[in-house]
This record gives sequence, structure tokens and C-alpha cells, in this order.
Amino acid sequence: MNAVEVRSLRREFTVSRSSGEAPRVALGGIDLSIPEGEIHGLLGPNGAGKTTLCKILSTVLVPTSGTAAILGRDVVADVAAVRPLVGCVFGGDRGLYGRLSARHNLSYWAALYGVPGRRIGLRTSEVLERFGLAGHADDRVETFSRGMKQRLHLARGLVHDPRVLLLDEPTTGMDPVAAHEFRRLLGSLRNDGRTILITTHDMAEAEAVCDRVTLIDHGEILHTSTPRQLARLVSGHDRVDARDVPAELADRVRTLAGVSRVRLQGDGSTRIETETGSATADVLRLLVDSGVTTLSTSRPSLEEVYLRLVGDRGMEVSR
Ligand SMILES: Nc1ncnc2c1ncn2[C@@H]1O[C@H](COP(=O)(O)OP(=O)(O)OP(=O)(O)O)[C@@H](O)[C@H]1O
Repeated sequence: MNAVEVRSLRREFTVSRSSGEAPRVALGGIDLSIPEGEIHGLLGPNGAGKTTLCKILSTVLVPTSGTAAILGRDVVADVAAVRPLVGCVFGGDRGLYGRLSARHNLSYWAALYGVPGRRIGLRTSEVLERFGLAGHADDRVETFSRGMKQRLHLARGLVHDPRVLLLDEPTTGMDPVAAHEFRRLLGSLRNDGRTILITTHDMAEAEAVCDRVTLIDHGEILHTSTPRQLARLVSGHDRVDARDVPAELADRVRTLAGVSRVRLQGDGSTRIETETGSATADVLRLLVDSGVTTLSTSRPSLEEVYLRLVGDRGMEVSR
């Protein structure tokens, strides 16, 4: 059974009934399956529909049409069964009560999620310990650093021990050390067998932590695959960067079978993209035989793939 199963899921928002404006389509009828135990990244520009999907999966919003299920339970027909299965963490400061202590915040959320009264104290202490906040359990949250608040957010999402965790932009505003620590935590959550859906703008983060990623834009899914397979979408296989390649040699490389692109880069090096491993080997052989000594091979980063597929609208708000 999949942890998340989404079929033909559509969500429209009526902007203004009086103006007669057509409804805004946040999700255009998407399909998505996430197996149990996977860390799945949801990547897309502002307004792509990521938050809308998270809200539907966490039963906060109902779809216009189509279905979504968490571990086989329908998010509309079976809300009471879905809620204990899902934990949500939204980035930023939303949802924490600054004047209450960390312990009180968590107890409040535990009660809201239906953790039995006699278990709340124990469960709250467990998550405080796990997220390194036990020493500050009784401090007011407004005195916490941003990184501590972020950890408290995660603790909040896990206080009822959900099997599926939805993280919407969880590392927004984290410094690199906190973000690194956060990724380590994600790994440990996966080791518990939990399924994690994480939305992010941070491609390095997605590449580092996700088993598979889905690219979403304008409410439609563009691709779902491993970060490595996605890299192959934009560059058939490997690529070779070489320094001091004379123009005549670059022309000869261009004629080799399996070479898809040869271009001079801004720093004076030449980038050669190949479609097969054997083409890469042929390119390397020819370059080395011709006296080129400064060479490296690489795959495109997820960020490059994203920019190629979504274009330069990465940070644009679609309206
Ligand atoms: N309550 C609402 N009323 C009207 N339109 C909405 C509402 N919520 C979302 N939308 C629209 O639905 C589309 C998808 O929004 P959504 O918040 O899901 O995108 P997102 O991918 O999470 O973006 P971001 O990265 O900026 O958070 C956008 O065009 C947005 O304006």
C-alpha cells in the first residue's frame, strides 16, 4: 500500500464571484504515488500548487474533484482516520505560541491531535529529547533562536507519532548549520519507517535528502523520478569540462557519435555533453590523445534541471 495515493486531484479557487473571473486552478488533476518509507521532494516555483496539495493531504482543504488517500484512507471520506496518520510542519513562525513554553506548545498540539491525556506528558518529553530541546522545555518559545523554533516545529509535527510527515518549506530561513542538522534529522525519521513529503525551493536540499522528486508547475506534474534520473533529462548522460581545447579539436569532438552538445563557457573552458557512457569514454580518449590535460566529468545538478524545465520563473509568483 502506498503512503500517499493521489488520483486526478483538482483544486480550484473562486477568486471573485462578482467579477465573473474564471476560477484559479491550483491543481489541475494530478496523479502521484509515494511508497511507504520514501522521502519525496515536491519542487516548483511560487504558486505551483505545493501548499494546496499539502493542505489537501492533511485534510485542511477539500479537493474540487479527484481523490487522495493516506495509507489507504481517503482524506475526504475518512478524515478521522487520516488525521492521526499525518503530521504537518509549515516553515516560518506559523503555529507556535511564543508566550507558552515548548512543553506547553507540544502538549496543546498533542491534545488537539487526539493523543490520550495520560500519554501526553510522556510523548511530549520524548519529542523534546529527540529534537535536542529537553534543556529548554520550560522556556518561553519567544526566547528561542530560529533554529530551535524550527526544531520545535518538527517536534510538533511528530508529537502524535504520525506515519506520514508533510514538510512545507521547512528550512526557510535556516542557517547552513541548522539546515545540515535538519537533514540529519530527516534521515533518522526515515529510519523509523516514516514517509516524508517535503516541499522546497532548495535544490541542493532536495538532491541531498530525497529518494525521488516531483517537479510541479502551474498545478501540473512535469516529472517524477530520482534526482539522478532527472539530471539525465537535461543531459543525456555525463558531461565533460575541459580547459585549453583548441577550436579545431572542439569541432572534431562535435563529430563523435553520442555527443549532443559542445560549447564554450564563460570561464573559457569547453563543456561537452554526451548521451552514453561510451561516448564519454570516446571524448575523454580523444581529448587526452590530443594533449588536453585539465579534464573533469560531472552530472548536472538538480538546480540546473529545474531551471531548464521551469525556466527562469523559479521565484516568480504566478497569478
Ligand atoms: N485561498 C486561495 N484563494 C485563491 N487562490 C488561491 C488560494 N490558495 C492558493 N491559491 C492559488 O493557487 C495557486 C497555487 O497556490 P499554492 O499556495 O498551492 O502554491 P505553492 O506552490 O505552495 O507556492 P509557494 O511556493 O509560493 O508557497 C496560486 O495561483 C495561488 O494564488
